[in-house]
Amino acid sequence: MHQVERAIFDLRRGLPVLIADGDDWVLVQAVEGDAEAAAARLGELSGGAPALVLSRHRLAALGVEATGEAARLPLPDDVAASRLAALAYAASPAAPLGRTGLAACRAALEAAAPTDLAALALMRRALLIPAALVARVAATRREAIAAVRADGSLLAVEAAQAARCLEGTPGMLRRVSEARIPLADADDCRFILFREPDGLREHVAVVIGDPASAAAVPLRLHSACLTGDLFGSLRCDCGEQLRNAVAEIEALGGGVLLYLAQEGRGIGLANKLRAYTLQDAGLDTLDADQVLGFGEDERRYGVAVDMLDALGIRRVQLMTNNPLKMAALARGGIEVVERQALYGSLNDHNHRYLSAKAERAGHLLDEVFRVRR
Ligand SMILES: Nc1nc2c(ncn2[C@@H]2O[C@H](COP(=O)(O)OP(=O)(O)OP(=O)(O)O)[C@@H](O)[C@H]2O)c(=O)[nH]1
Ligand SMILES: [Zn+2]
Repeated sequence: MHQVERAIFDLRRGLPVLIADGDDWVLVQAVEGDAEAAAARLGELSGGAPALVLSRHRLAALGVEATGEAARLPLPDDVAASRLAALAYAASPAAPLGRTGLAACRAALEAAAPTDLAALALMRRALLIPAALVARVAATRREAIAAVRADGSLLAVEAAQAARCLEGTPGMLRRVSEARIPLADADDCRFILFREPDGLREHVAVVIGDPASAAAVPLRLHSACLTGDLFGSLRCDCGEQLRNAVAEIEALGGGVLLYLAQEGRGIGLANKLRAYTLQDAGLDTLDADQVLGFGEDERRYGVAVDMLDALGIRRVQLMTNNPLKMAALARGGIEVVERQALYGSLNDHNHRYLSAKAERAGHLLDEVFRVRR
């Protein structure tokens, strides 16, 4: 996996990487940044024609039903950066592309190769826009590419390994460090930090009191939200939920809050800010993520199960309104004895966000809206 982690860093820095699937060698670069220059450079380096790999979510936002998880769109030689951005993540791609442009794009789509799927997995793991500029290495350029690969200036990864970069393996987390941290709402508190093996994400278990003896441990799974948790953003209810959860766990005699590095439902802060701008232009929280190429919810909860295992917790009383969290814990072998609702308050800024979660994503928020009425 070592090369995969390095490749993620190179992609985030705007550098190309090579993905190999046997004899199929493909150069890959992120679509963020100077995409026009990137496409031109990929074409030059590879000797092949650049293409854009788009996720099925992005294709759906473009009005195209994909047969697989992604598809590849060959690009013309002189593709402009504005057109690349329009294809990869703009809110209304039809406008810059024109009607015939969009129809031509649809007709030109090709099935994604394993290297293309691997490229998208790397982009997701890197928290970049999940679209990739790709160019197949021509026979005439293989020797030159092999040389830059050998001298270390171009990183190469196996497609199969890269494709697995989003998957965790049970027991993978490393317990790194811990400390006593008294909180305003819970005096007896320990923060225990866990690190993923690739070192890219860290998650914190906040242990309040001594919950080990509880028949069912009061538990909150909280996905990071910098804007809400730290700054009290009114666009969501996260900050209040976080503080309410700590106070509630304390009132119940102790329990655990898992603070998970899953900013923006797993799409990362940069993309969440992009999604907010799309919401200001009229989209709801789910459609905005889809326009960027993401699914409704990109979170995986294997890390939470791992942390509970490490803490010796098997039965929980879960504080959530999100049925997916309950299902994920049950799948991981954790018995959810009871669900306890946990609300923030409704305001004019988060009303639409919470409505979309209730109406489109099945969050159990009836009580929040009843109180407001
Ligand atoms: N992509 C995206 N993420 C958002 C938006 N608003 C908030 N978030 C993120 O949504 C997540 C909310 O986390 P939680 O409160 O733990 O989860 P939840 O799914 O609301 O479920 P419960 O609070 O447990 O009922 C955080 O990661 C936020 O950063 C948004 O408009 N778009
Ligand atoms: Zn939030």
